[in-house]
Parts: sequence; C-alpha cells; structure tokens
Amino acid sequence: MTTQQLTEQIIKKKSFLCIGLDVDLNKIPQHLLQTEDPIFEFNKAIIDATHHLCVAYKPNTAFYEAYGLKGWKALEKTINYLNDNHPDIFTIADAKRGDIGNTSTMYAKAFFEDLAFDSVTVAPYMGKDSVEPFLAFKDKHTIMLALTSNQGAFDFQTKQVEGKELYKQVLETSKNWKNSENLMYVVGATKAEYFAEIRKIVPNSFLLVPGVGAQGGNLQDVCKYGMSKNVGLLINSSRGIIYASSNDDFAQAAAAKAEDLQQQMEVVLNNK
Ligand SMILES: O=C(O)c1cc(=O)[nH]c(=O)n1[C@@H]1O[C@H](COP(=O)(O)O)[C@@H](O)[C@H]1O
Repeated sequence: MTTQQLTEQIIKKKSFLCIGLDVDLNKIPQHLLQTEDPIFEFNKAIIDATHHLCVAYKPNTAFYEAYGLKGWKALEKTINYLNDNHPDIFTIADAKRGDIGNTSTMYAKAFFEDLAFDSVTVAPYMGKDSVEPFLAFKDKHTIMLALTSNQGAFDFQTKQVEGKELYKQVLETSKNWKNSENLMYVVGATKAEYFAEIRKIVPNSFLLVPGVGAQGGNLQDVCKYGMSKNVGLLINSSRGIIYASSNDDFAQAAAAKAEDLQQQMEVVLNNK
C-alpha cells in the first residue's frame, strides 16, 4: 500500500485510528476459549465489528509469539483475513526488529513477503545497515522508533548527543538513508509536547502514535501539535478498545470505544 492510498482511506473514513490487536488469553471472553483458535476468533470478531471505524490494525507479535506455534498460526490467519476481506486497511506487524543487514533482510521477508504485512516496526539502535534492508521493499513501510511512549524513553532517547537529543538525531539521520520515503516513525501519545519539534524535522512523514487510552495520552494534544498537512498520523489504541468488555458483547463494546475515538478524529479533520 502507498502512503497516498492510506491518506485517501483516512479522508474517506474520517478516521486515522489504528486498533492494536494485542490478544491476551487471560483477558478475552471465556466462551472463546472453547473454540479451536480463540486468538483468531477474538480478532475476527473485533475486525468484523470495527473495520469501518479504523484505517489500520496493529498486532503486536509478542502477544502471538507468547503462545508458540498456535500463536504464530493465529497471527497468520489474522493477516490473511485482513488482506482477503479488507485489502484497503493498512497492516502493521509490531515486532520492533532490526539486526545486522542479512538478518534484517530475513526479518523483512518474514513480515513483508511471508505474512504480507504493509509495515513493520523497527528499532534504530543498530543503525543504517540494520534498517535499509527493510526500506528496500517497494510499497512496504518501516516504522522506526523515535520517541517512545514509556518512561524509559528518557533513559536514552532524550539524552543529548553532540548537542542534540538522540531521538532528533534518529529522525534527522534516517532522512538521508536509501529509500527513506518508506520510513514512518513511532512517537508516543504521552509525549505530546514534543510533536512540534518532531514536525520541524519530519514535516510530512507518517507518525504511528501509541499511548492513547490505557497509557493516558491525549488525542487532541497529539493532533494539535502532530498533524501534518496530509494528516500524517495513525493513532493506536489496543487495550482501551479490545478489552472494553469481557462478556459476550465484547465486539460491540470494542466498536463503541473505536467509534468514540473515530468521532473525535472526525471533529479534528472537519476543523483542519
Ligand atoms: O511500537 C509501538 O507500537 C509502541 C511504541 C511505544 O512507544 N509504545 C507502545 O505502547 N507501543 C505499542 O503500542 C501498543 C499500546 O497498547 P495500549 O497501551 O494497550 O493501547 C502496544 O502494542 C505497545 O507495544
């Protein structure tokens, strides 16, 4: 998928919501545990109830890897279900990968070719030759961690390196990498006050913004400082949407939470 197609979808659906599919078997409704593939059944129900309200889904691979082969199968079924039924929706494998070049190429093949995700999250720590193998894939997107939503972001990311915060170095340096047009960046919603500075460096890049909902980030503040002229935001909520109810009505409850965020986004887009 191209960023142009993603932007068109945002305008059409009046939404830049990304729903995080972080499935925890301890949190899903009990009755699903009797089915053959509870993780997939849960995801399918959530997708069926929410696909008109969001433009992206982001399964975090940790929640699948934790269940071994069964979990990975459920991830494969989920991405296939999305690609078969909602090919217009942007898909993010939240795997936070990155390694020496030939290893990164294999990670990229796993997520872009074998599983056919549109994008994957990557850590910048190992530098250019660890990220460029991901960028080499046409119409696939590499979402690099810039300023994360957690407290630990202050351990390294905001520290000064040669007179500039490390996350700014990451943004500036990566702009010059080969195929950098395939880069997007992660910026946590809990760090809304940093968005204006970030937009000075990457005015047009898409930013994946987790941290709204369970982590307490504020949607309006993120939009105020982070929106680009082409919107340029994908705002993620995982637990705040998918665990809205643990009863039989879980999918409808998730849809209600997603709709609440979508409505707020529509207001922002109308006032843009
Ligand atoms: O890359 C991410 O998506 C990510 C980066 C970050 O800085 N903070 C962050 O919470 N995430 C992910 O975004 C999701 C947030 O989930 P909730 O807090 O439940 O909405 C989880 O899958 C996190 O792993």
